Amino acid sequence: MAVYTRLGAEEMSAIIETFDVGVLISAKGIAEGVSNSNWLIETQQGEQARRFILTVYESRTDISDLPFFLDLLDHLAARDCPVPRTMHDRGGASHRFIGEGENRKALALIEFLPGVSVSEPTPAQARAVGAALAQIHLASADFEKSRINSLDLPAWQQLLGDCTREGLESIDPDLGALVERELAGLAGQWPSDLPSGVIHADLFTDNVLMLGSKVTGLIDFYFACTDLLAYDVVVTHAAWCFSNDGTQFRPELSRALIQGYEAVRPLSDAERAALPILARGAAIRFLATRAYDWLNTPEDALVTPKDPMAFARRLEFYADPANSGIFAA
Ligand SMILES: Nc1ncnc2c1ncn2[C@@H]1O[C@H](COP(=O)(O)OP(=O)(O)O)[C@@H](O)[C@H]1O
Ligand SMILES: N[C@@H](CCOP(=O)(O)O)C(=O)O
Repeated sequence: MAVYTRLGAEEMSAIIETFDVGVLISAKGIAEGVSNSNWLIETQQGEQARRFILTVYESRTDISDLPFFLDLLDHLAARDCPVPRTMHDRGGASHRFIGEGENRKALALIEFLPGVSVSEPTPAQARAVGAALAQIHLASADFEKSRINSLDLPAWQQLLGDCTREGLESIDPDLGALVERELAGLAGQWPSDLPSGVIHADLFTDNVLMLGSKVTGLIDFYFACTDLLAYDVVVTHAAWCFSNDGTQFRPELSRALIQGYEAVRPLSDAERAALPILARGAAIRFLATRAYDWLNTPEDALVTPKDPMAFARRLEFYADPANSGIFAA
């Protein structure tokens, strides 16, 4: 469930009226997603029926980052990437505010894109996602804004430290030792001299809309930042190339994803050599946020925390020397 903010019909109509998109016909809360409140908006503009996504940003999104996220969408859409455009209001602003004081929140109206998120990807779909990821990497090369990755190695160390060894071992008896070993290993080996640029940083299946094997939408750019492009490849690899619970690696999806990426943007030898260590980082990044949420989400919260062990298993897989060849050309 992800509608945290209540908006009455009159308030919703008044919000839509501030954009030049026609008259509000319907507004339906969207259940998917966990971070922000989203509605599917239908309007009528003359003869044209139009659809949009209205997002009200909740506490997890830093409002000062919105110009980066929303301008990035416009930049990529203008370069034919499959991302939704931001609808600017009548005054030209990409986002507006509702409420006052503590209840003040930002909102944006985003183009609706067709498609569904797949749960059992095929190699053709993995190939298409790899290609779409490379397309945004190339298309954002001349994007003038940048954003520091707030979920980098020091942040994983902090989050996992906050979990405490005891907390991690309450999730799984072996998790504390795994985390300690891997964090120590990553700290000495993390590359810094690889090509960097704008990365999506969270391209899970639920953030890709598809029709058949075609990518119709890359969405949810709210972790996008400036970091190593090859790191984005392995985040996507970790998200797409395993069974949900992380117990099964899918080599055919792995090959297809990397081939699709390289058909658009070939990896350098240095990037390819770094993929195994970057993949361990990607696995620990999602293990860190999931373990933190697992231990800190109140029992009566609206959202169910995601399973950290699904990424502990991926981490063990990537760290196993027997699997070091999975990224070989
Ligand atoms: N531009 C869009 N076009 C179509 N559907 C979208 C679009 N943006 C979001 N959605 C729908 O809204 C859901 C939640 O959006 P998302 O940005 O992933 O929210 P959250 O950041 O809260 O996870 C998505 O799973 C998708 O169903
Ligand atoms: N992809 C992350 C969760 C991020 O949440 P989102 O709803 O904003 O995509 C994970 O699986 O841990």
